Amino acid sequence: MIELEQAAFGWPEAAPVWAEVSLRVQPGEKLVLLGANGGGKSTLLQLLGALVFPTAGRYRYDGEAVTPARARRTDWARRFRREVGLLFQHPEAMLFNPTVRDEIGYGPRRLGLPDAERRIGEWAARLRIDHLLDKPPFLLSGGEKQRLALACVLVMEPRLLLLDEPLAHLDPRTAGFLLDWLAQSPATVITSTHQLASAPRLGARALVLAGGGLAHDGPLAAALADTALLARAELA
Ligand SMILES: Nc1ncnc2c1ncn2[C@@H]1O[C@H](COP(=O)(O)OP(=O)(O)OP(=O)(O)O)[C@@H](O)[C@H]1O
Repeated sequence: MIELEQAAFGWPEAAPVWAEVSLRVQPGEKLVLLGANGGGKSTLLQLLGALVFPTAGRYRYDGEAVTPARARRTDWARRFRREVGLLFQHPEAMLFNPTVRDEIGYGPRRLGLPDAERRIGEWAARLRIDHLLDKPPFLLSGGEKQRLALACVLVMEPRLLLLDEPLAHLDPRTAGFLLDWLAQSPATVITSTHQLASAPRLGARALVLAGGGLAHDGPLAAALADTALLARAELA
């Protein structure tokens, strides 16, 4: 489903954040993305979500190269946005509608999903923000904004979920809901986190970014037992 081949990414006028990243992810896999602050986890998730593109190497989604030219094609972009959901690290970055209802409904309505209104009610209830549906998102608390941002992504029931530190602002009950929901979801999920204690519930395969590259791609248990790797990735 996802294939990175010797991929690198650097922001304009800066050294590459990481380079020579090669990776294959099969449908339904659950991966945990670990690494130090500034190690490039968010950047990798943004690249997999086609918000930025490799500066070297290749990214293929379902066998097709993800390039700026392809992303400009409306038919391709529409299908990709329908299938791929990216939860930003800072929920404010993705909230811009006048009400919580419009915010959750933005994706389903824009893509013309016939059951958009049912989905809005269902996901608002699941994330316990149904009492806030008529409120402007900017009036929500930090945790409520995070739940809203999650609802906006999950309402699309994506095939590929890219979650950037989703547990950061959540209360234990909402975090528990998310972890349980992810465990039964058929979606492919890549989740970045600094919370090593919760990591085993997010996936059995770990990607560790360290030293400008992918320092580990393999069992999470092996990564957590590797003290030298954890030190390199500033995780311990
Ligand atoms: N939009 C941007 N423009 C320029 N540089 C950026 C941008 N976003 C991130 N960077 C830089 O890219 C590097 C990687 O940042 P990134 O946010 O991907 O790291 P991260 O692993 O997610 O970090 P954290 O754990 O702190 O969230 C950092 O040096 C950061 O300053």
